[in-house]
Amino acid sequence: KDTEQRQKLANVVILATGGTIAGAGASAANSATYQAAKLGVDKLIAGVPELADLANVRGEQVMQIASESFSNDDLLKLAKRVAELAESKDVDGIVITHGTDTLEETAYFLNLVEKTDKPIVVVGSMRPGTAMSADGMLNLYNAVAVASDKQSRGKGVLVTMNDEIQSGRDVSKAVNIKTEAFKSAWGPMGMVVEGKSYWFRLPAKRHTTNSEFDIKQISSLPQVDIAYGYGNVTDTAYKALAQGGAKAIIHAGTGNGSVSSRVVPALQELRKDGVQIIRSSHVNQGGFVLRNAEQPDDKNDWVVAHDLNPQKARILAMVAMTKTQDAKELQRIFWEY
Ligand SMILES: NC(=O)CC[C@H](N)C(=O)O
Repeated sequence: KDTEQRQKLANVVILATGGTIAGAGASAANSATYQAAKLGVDKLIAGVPELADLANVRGEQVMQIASESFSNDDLLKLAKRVAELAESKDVDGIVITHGTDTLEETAYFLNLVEKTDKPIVVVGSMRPGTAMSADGMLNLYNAVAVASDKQSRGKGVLVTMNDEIQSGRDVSKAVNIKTEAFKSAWGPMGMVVEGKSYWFRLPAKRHTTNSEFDIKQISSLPQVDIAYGYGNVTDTAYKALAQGGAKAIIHAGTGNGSVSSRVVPALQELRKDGVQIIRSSHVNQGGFVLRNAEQPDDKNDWVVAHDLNPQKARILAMVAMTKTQDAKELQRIFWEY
């Protein structure tokens, strides 16, 4: 392309963090057995020459890890780099390549703390680039297409997987072996086909420029942990997490965020000791936890996560607790975001 044509294209930065999209297997038949986080960002970009038709693309390797190993420090590092780039006049959109295991957590975190309406798109793949029918090339192409499109502005952090444009708040890994892995209980926001976006809905929850949180004001995140509800559960894990320093415990509850009678007294005690108790649900296709349903949250001074799954509830709790330690204020935040 000549200089004039290039100047008309959007400038998109790809921040690479690892994952299967940067993975490699021993043979083309290895779609599930491979090593994540092997290929550098330059190779990822070189692997999809058609990106140059969509945007002026450049890459940065922020880290090279499998996303299950993401720490809070990694989240902060990535989010601060995104904020710097979003402030730059030379950047129109940002794509983040990411392992799919915690992609939904990072996407939601960025959705809460990035003060920009420039498109931020998080993308991964379910098969490494070395596999037959690898999905990473198309997912990356779609991510750059969405990130370079002015229509994507102001819609919150987005995720492009399997031709769908999903809200980073809502989307979750629902299947771990299919390319159709990412779902939202409330449906995708749009589709991206042959580099063109087709939009159908907008997020109703507060995000990015309309968020009260700003990554520039956050230098550390409080420890928030998750404990799982199931039949015959004991209070051992909850107590151990609190002893380990958790400032809030997300109850990954059964059904409606219900809590076993064997666990309730320990959670009431922990709350009296200052630990926040946040009830969510571990049901697969969209939990929906309401205040004072199943448990007397007003009396216990507990919080409900409403439709946020436990791992997303952890993200919001950490961000919210950089500003408040009041359970009522936390609950307000859980309704609004
Ligand atoms: N499909 C994937 O990206 C999973 C690979 C790895 N567990 C990760 O999350 O980085």
